[in-house]
Amino acid sequence: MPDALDSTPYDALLLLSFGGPEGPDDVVPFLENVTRGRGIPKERLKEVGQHYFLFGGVSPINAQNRALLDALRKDFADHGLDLPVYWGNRNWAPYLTDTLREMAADGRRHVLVLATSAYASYSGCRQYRENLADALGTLRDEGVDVPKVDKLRHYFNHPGFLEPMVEGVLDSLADLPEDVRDGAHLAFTTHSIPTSAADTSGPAEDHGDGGAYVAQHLDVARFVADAVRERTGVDRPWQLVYQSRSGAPHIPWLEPDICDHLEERHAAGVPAVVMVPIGFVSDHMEVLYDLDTEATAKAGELGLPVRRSATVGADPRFAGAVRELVLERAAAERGLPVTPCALGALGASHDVCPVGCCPARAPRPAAAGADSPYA
Ligand SMILES: CC1=C(CCC(=O)O)c2cc3nc(cc4[nH]c(cc5[nH]c(cc1n2)c(C)c5CCC(=O)O)c(CCC(=O)O)c4C)C(CCC(=O)O)=C3C
Ligand SMILES: [Fe+2]
Repeated sequence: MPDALDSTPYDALLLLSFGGPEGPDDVVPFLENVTRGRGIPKERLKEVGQHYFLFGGVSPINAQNRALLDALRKDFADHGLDLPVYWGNRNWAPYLTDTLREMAADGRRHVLVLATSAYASYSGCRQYRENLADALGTLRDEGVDVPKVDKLRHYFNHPGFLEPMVEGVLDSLADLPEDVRDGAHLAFTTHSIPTSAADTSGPAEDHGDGGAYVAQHLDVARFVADAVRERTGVDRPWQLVYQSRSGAPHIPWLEPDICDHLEERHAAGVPAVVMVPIGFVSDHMEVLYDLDTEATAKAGELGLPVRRSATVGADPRFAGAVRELVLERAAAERGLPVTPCALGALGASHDVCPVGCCPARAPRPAAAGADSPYA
């Protein structure tokens, strides 16, 4: 038996995710939950509904989260970390509010949250913090003595997140026909967001255009491209591109789109492209539809060989990274000196989102940050 690891003051970990439909009847109510008050055009919703129906109305995200829960519980048990792990979602069962109610009933008093988004941005960070504030508010109104809630820092540059990605690209390259392998370019992809949301993402530091969202993705892309070059001895051009744009067409979102990028690379005579979905923690519908279905069909029309590299998912190295992040944060909360683990050029991100971090268009209470109304 390994020596017991100390995660005090925390007495539980909460995996906080997006949620997704688990059958055809779930699709429309799920989309209504996602888009409540968000002004997404009806046409776009119909289209996205079709993406889900194409896969029997089942999003892959819940199965991915169940696998991650198993991986986390196994890793914690193997390493002597006695910390229960719960799961709650923003948009589908198990709903966050229900999970937090259960946690309170189980006597959990100080909860650490792992969100399934590795980067800064309103959609990937503050919106989850708003969901936490909503859930805590609901429970407080019910008379529940709510636990204290903190959120783990952005983990985009943790070795346990980066290493499986590097390996995924190597596997994809190996899977390409030999005659196009060395000439292949790397297209790192992430979720497009409005440029206004990107520019204001993260704390108000000087990250330039695109804010912390673009800076963090560029840091990951550069790190992975460098590691792949070192391990293959081939220097491959790379670019950060975007996918899954929604919203009204007149509002600027991050570009170029992956499909336009593939067209442009093909026209420039590039023999193959590996699409690397660095923006997604697991195989979400965005990966299965926008990359594996739409972009792959586009490449097929062009006659351009493409591969899509694996997401991190429930990789044991990622589970280990979560354990390290938990222990690091717990030690910091206990006032011990810690050297946060991070690769790349940006360094470890803040533990606690400062006031105004990743602002919403319409300000709402957000928990687990310096501006939380729940101490
Ligand atoms: C940055 C980002 C992430 C990554 C961070 C994170 O993981 O949290 C993410 C994840 C996800 N987004 C998802 C699904 C959807 N996102 C939508 C809409 C939007 N996403 C946005 C951004 C992001 N989204 C934005 C700016 C919008 C526009 C409207 C708004 O400002 O809210 C819509 C509405 C239809 C549409 O417009 O496409 C759907 C259905 C799913 C589940 C997939 C599955 O089922 O596997 C996941 C993991
Ligand atoms: Fe989304």
